[in-house]
Amino acid sequence: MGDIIVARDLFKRFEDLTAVDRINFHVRKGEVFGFLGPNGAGKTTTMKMIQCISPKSSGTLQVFGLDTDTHPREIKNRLGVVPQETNLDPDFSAYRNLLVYARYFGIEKQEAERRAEELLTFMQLEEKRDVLIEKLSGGMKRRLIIARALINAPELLILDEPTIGLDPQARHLIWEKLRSLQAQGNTLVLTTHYLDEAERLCDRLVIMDHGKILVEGPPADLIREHAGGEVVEVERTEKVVARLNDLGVDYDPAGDQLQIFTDRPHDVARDLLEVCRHEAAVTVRPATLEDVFLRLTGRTLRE
Ligand SMILES: Nc1ncnc2c1ncn2[C@@H]1O[C@H](COP(=O)(O)OP(=O)(O)OP(=O)(O)O)[C@@H](O)[C@H]1O
Repeated sequence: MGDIIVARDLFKRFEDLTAVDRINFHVRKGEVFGFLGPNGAGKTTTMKMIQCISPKSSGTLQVFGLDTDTHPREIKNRLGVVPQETNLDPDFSAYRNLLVYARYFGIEKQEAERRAEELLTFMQLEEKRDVLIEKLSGGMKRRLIIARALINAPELLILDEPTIGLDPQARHLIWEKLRSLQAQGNTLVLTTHYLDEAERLCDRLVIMDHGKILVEGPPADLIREHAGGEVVEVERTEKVVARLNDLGVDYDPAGDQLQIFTDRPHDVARDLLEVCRHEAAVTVRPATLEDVFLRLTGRTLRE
């Protein structure tokens, strides 16, 4: 037990397009669980099924032990949702946006006011309390949407690309807030196509591509299992490629650079330096989730 979400053979079709292709996953209470994948992988569609706003085509999906088909109301009441788009009400101040949202959950006025003030402070928006939405920066709007998602004290927070389009400073502040929410015992599910975000925030994650889950696990385990500890990078030349084929090591070309996966990175790097007569740079760097994705799909996640 302790599972907040359980999906089995979860499947979603839009007419002749399969968006989510029989996926299995479970999210445990108190963890940050991530869905990582390129655009169109099926992440948002999966989030919408969890939120009970898009019905599954087949399979089973339980949230809080309840079936999403038969108990959407109960589930929605216990969820907080941060959608990908900024859908704040432009006619209201930051504070009013929170109060109006609280009404959807039937939260009593005084309690709603207390929570709104508390959440504005938590999200470092207290000075923007009475400011209209259009006067807020992108990062502030995102923080306000997160505050709004917390107004009903949800047991599970769902975030679809929480830092999309934000500058590094704004992203770091949001990461800090999400980490402190986790430290308070919240369960978070997020989608992202940012590798650093996934690596920093997620206890466990799945990598999705074309509606399927390719792998699942803690980021560090996935990196170790699928990309080795370190990756050798070298400029692609005919000689280098020929030598790699002789050595029988696994490599993946990304542009003009070759990414080489081997359990003997330093030996291979030394060998390649000789092949290049020390004229080209051969580097050994720590493996990342990007390498995992590259190795699994032959493509990069960067846009
Ligand atoms: N309402 C819809 N009708 C038809 N096709 C849809 C609909 N919603 C999503 N799709 C398709 O389903 C597939 C998965 O889309 P989805 O939005 O879940 O991907 P994603 O991984 O979240 O990508 P993104 O990061 O762009 O949101 C895509 O091919 C998309 O075009």
